[in-house]
Amino acid sequence: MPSIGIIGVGEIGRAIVEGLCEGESTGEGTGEGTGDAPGGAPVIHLSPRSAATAARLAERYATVRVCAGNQEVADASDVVIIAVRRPDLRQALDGLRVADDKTVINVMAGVSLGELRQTLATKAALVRAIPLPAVRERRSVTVTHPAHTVADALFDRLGGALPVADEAAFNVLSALTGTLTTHYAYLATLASWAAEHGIAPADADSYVRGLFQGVGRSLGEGTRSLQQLAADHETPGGSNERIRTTWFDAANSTALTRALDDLLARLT
Ligand SMILES: NC(=O)C1=CN([C@@H]2O[C@H](COP(=O)(O)OP(=O)(O)OC[C@H]3O[C@@H](n4cnc5c(N)ncnc54)[C@H](OP(=O)(O)O)[C@@H]3O)[C@@H](O)[C@H]2O)C=CC1
Repeated sequence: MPSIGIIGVGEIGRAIVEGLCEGESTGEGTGEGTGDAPGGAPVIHLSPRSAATAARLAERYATVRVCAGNQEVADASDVVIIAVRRPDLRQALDGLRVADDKTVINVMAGVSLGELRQTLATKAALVRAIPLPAVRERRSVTVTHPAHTVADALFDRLGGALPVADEAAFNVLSALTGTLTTHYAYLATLASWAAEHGIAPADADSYVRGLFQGVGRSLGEGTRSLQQLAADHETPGGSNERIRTTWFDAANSTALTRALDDLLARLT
């Protein structure tokens, strides 16, 4: 396993560290492998900003250490993951030297390979990736571009890699990931509506969670198409058909696809 560097130890940087290290052996006989991600915990070098988070990770995992600066992360690691927010890109990367034999994984939404190549001025292999917080539990498939043996092997350990042929396809799948918090907000609206109609908020919350965990399980089976799943849950003239046709009507569906088109245009 190559050594990993992470510049930007926020939500997604932390999730990657946890996914790679939790329950893994350290090679020093101090841990037990889970069997889910064979190979033991990799050596991971963290950037020093977000000091409290980085320190907690280094305390928790024997193979994780905090570096003195971003340059030290790049120098010490075979694979450098860039996970800062776009507005922080220049401050984090300007002047950073990345040797040509390294692999750089760019997880920043909307930052193309061309832009990153120009910023870093390196001949190192550059790979884009869309890891999601569920990599923490090694349950998320990560879209990558271009296919790269080392990067794809890393994300295989975290739930799977889905390499796509070009950045256009990458951006389409990236736009889909922009719908996740809307989905949570939709569930929160359902729970609030039930609470406003007299259901105890905790009961409304847990009932909504249970309903949609069932949806998640059906999706996970992967045996029926999305259209078939919808049809199987719908009685003609029943409640589901009513909400689908009165709320998620053609206008609503068009508004959603327009919002996705607009997002895609921003990502391209
Ligand atoms: N969260 C998600 O689900 C996903 C996020 N992404 C992408 O990952 C990137 C990070 O997102 P996310 O983790 O949510 O954001 P966070 O804000 O949680 O994490 C970004 C981290 O970068 C740190 N940082 C800022 N400037 C520097 C610097 N100069 N050197 C080193 N570290 C720095 C920030 O520190 P401080 O807080 O002190 O500013 C923060 O800890 C974004 O570009 C996003 O598009 C991609 C896929 C999914």
